[in-house]
Amino acid sequence: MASERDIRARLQRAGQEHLLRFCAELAPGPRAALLAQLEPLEPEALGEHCRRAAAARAHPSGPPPELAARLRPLPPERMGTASGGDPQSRRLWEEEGFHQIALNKVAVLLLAGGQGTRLGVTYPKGMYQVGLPSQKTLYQLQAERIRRVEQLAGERCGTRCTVPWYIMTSEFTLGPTAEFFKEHDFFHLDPNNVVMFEQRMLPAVTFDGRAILERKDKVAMAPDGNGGLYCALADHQILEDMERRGVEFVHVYCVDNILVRLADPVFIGFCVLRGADCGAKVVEKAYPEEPVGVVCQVDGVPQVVEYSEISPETARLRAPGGGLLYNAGNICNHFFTRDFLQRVTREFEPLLKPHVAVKKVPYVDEEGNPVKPLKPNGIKMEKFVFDVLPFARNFVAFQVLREEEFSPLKNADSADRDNPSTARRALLAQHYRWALQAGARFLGPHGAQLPEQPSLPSSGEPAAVCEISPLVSYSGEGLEVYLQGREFRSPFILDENQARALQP
Ligand SMILES: CC(=O)N[C@H]1[C@@H](OP(=O)(O)OP(=O)(O)OC[C@H]2O[C@@H](n3ccc(=O)[nH]c3=O)[C@H](O)[C@@H]2O)O[C@H](CO)[C@@H](O)[C@@H]1O
Repeated sequence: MASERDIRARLQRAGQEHLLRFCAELAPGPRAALLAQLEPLEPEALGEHCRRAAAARAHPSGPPPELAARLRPLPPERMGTASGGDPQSRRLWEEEGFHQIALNKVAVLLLAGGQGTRLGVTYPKGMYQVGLPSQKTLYQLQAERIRRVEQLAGERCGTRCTVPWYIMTSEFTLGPTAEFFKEHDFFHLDPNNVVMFEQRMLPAVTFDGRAILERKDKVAMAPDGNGGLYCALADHQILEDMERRGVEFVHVYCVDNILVRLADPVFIGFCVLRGADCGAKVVEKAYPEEPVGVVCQVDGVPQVVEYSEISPETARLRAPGGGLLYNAGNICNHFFTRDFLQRVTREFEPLLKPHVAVKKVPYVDEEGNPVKPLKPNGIKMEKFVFDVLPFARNFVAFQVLREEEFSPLKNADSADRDNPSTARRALLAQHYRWALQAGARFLGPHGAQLPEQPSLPSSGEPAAVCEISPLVSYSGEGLEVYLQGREFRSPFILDENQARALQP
């Protein structure tokens, strides 16, 4: 551990000596904690970070004025579709995806370092449960989908295979996530195949370029954005771990989409057969202001323009057919080859430009009193996971159906959209549709047959409550054998035990 003097000298070089202004009055414990927090901050990098943050803030916020003229929708030859295309291609993609999974060449990588501020919970979002009959959390649903896709690939190809699960956490989420997985016995996955690693943190900075002290003994730090992935991959030798396991293709996804298809064979197969090094799943945007990035081209180069960086006028533009011109909504599901990730970590990461978020950051004033600001006072700098798209040699986008694959949990129930109720409904509506398609009928509490409603408005509750364990079906497959021509009383949970009981 460096001495206080060394650390003070380093901070001086970075122009950030004020971070030690209460150090002398701290008890030994808090003082050691503060010094430990400051020690890893490289003076040059810290100084540069603070200068860049202040400079970025000095430019007018909001979308760059010239952006609209440089934007174009993604050309059709870069797009594939899971639903509108011909079933034969879909089968081929799926077969290819399963084949690669069976060869142990596919991994999933979860971005789980975010703080879930909008949802308003103090624990990692993956530990949230939206009130399903089974009470499963997002992490459990994801773990079970991994187990099922391994099983399906294994059965199809007559082998046993593994889809390793890499989980990027942050200082906020690593401890509780690791604890939660242990408590739940890794949801019956082999712990050797669940690899957690931590992204870096960066200090929040005032508008005049000073790192913020949140308490006398603590610097205000925030994760460096989900594009912190690329530094974290290098910091923790994750690509080397992938190489040792023979992983060639990585499905990167965000934690909060309750319908996420981990290692989706159709998406993987599509990207592999198209020879892509980088891909993104998209859905049609639901409305112009929807907070999703748009996959498009800037100066002819594929890119995601984030919802915070597109102007409302551009977001509202219509195509000749009447739909939104920028309609390809990013759902934070990306495909990368390991080779591409290697190039990113070695060559391109330093070229990624951080994005600026101006936030209310609690701080201590000159007298050391804690202050909760009422107005934004601090700058957080973040990199975005999709900022590497322009470096891809062959980028493809893959459009999927929203009702089958996208219902994000962003907000608390007080918001109208993307909240625990909408996520729960989306999952239950999907499972109800799958059950009807497989020939099930549902009865109400008094035994009367319930009406069938195969298509529901997005806000509607399905006529019957039916939840299907991912261990029984990954994307609606194989349900006829349990459900065909049978009647079930709502609520109905089809888990592994129930499935065994129903097996002819
Ligand atoms: C930058 C980015 O990808 N934006 C996408 C993200 O937006 P959105 O703004 O919703 O992104 P979030 O802040 O929810 O973060 C997305 C994911 O990244 C993780 N995370 C975030 C910050 C961080 O430092 N570390 C970290 O791992 C979160 O835990 C989460 O799993 O999802 C939307 C779909 O739901 C997309 O339309 C947006 O284009």
